Amino acid sequence: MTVPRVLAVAGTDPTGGAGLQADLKAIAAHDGYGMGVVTALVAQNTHGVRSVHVPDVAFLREQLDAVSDDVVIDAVKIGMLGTADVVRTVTDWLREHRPPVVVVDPVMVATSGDRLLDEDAAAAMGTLFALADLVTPNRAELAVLAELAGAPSRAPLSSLDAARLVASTWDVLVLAKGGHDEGPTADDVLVSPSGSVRRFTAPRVTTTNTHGTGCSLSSAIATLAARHGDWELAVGVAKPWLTAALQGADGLQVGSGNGPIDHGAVIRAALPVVPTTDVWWDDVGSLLRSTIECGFLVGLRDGTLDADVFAGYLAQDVHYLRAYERHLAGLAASAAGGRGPAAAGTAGAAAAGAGRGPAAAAFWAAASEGCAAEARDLHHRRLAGTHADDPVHPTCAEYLAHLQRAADSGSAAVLAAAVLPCFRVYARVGAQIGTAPDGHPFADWIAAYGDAGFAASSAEATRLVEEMAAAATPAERGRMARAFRRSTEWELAFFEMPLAVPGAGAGAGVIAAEASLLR
Ligand SMILES: Nc1ncnc2c1ncn2[C@@H]1O[C@H](COP(=O)(O)OP(=O)(O)O)[C@@H](O)[C@H]1O
Ligand SMILES: Cc1ncc(COP(=O)(O)OP(=O)(O)O)c(N)n1
Repeated sequence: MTVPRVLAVAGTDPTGGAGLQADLKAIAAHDGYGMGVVTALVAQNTHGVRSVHVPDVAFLREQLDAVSDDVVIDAVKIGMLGTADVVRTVTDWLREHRPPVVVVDPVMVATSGDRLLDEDAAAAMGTLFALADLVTPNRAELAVLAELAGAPSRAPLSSLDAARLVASTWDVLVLAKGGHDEGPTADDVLVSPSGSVRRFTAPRVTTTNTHGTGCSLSSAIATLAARHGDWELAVGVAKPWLTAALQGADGLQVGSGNGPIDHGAVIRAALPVVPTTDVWWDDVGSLLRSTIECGFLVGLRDGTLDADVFAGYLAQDVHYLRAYERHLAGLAASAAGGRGPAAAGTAGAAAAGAGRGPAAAAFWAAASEGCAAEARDLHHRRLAGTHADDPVHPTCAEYLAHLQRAADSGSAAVLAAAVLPCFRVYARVGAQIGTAPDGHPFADWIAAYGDAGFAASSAEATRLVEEMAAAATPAERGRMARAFRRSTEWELAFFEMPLAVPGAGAGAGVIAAEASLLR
């Protein structure tokens, strides 16, 4: 089955709620390929129409021809036409290039009360309807069309009778929309030229954000009719989609007047939720591969690493852990509501209370104590008499300076993102290395990397950072992402450091533009 190629011929709405912009969203929401020919440029927003500019009809014809000369059109939806000249131009083009599905939404007056079709143009609509499969008037538009079809203006017909008259007059299906009716349901009635009727009912949504419902419904129907080849199926699928879009409308917060419906509501509900920290993790995929494959870890895994090189690495790890321990303690204090990186008070994650509370504080405090114990153990047990007095290597110093900048940023969320790679990279390395055979020179170290308890800590740290990212402002989330990426780069540099050629500056190449990190 090919993706339906659906052309919308319509006016514009720069706020994206109605007209061509809404048409394209509705077509995309139904897995169609949307195309657009502009009949009128409308300066409007959620409060109403400010002005309308109708380009020369010769140019309109050029747009229409540009599409039909090149693309097979499976369906066309016709919306705002504006003037009688535009109606005639579109009608002439349609006569020559009639696609298999033609839906006309006879846009005359916007809900705001603004006219979108000249009075003399309404009369010209009849010839267009005769070329259409389906016409979708709202209540007021149906009354005008019924009059055009000969209904007496002094004794208005019921909606159903008006729809029957319009349908039989122009031999077209009519969907009489009930959005402006009252009652607990919003019912649309599909009437055929022979007078048969099918009612489509939906709960009425309590919202003032209904801008563009008619445009969106007709485009959805056109797309679905092109796919299913059946009008009742098309309306039956479009109607609950529109109801869901109305139910999501208040959440959009677009404009302060009658806002748009949420065209993405149904699709969004079906999309998998991708945790932010997973997005960050994928972003550093190549760094992780380089880390796993670096000479130091390969030597550690196969036991060929020089013992003195390893001791030199551990000496730097002790320097690192002592600072890292302080940052974890800072996070614990901040989570407990005391002094810490969030105390400087940025809006965002910390202000929203994310990643805070006694459990979070206890986690960071325990991690900090674990670090301190690890540093002591390394210093006394593995380094005694060897590298115990090694100065801080520039790579280690730069990594720590990066963590310090994160701590000084005033955002606990940014610091939490900066400390996270140490958890995650080590847990990943542990999982990758697996277990060492008996007698392996680095067996105890490899066991520490692969410890299940450490993997669980890494998962908990990730969960807390995820919570903070969810509550952060977009700007803060961006700073978190950069802090995480930069720390992961430093993790690689740290592993490369022991075998780096002196003077080559391990990691210096990867860590350019560090200064821009927390701006
Ligand atoms: N508050 C609402 N709750 C549910 N459906 C609605 C609501 N308002 C409009 N609709 C539906 O939106 C579609 C457009 O209807 P309508 O508002 O009558 O047309 P128009 O947008 O052209 O004025 C119809 O399917 C109608 O039933
Ligand atoms: C350019 C343009 N076309 C049509 C409309 C009217 O949209 P409609 O879907 O009928 O919804 P309302 O906003 O009138 O309820 C428009 N405003 N602009």
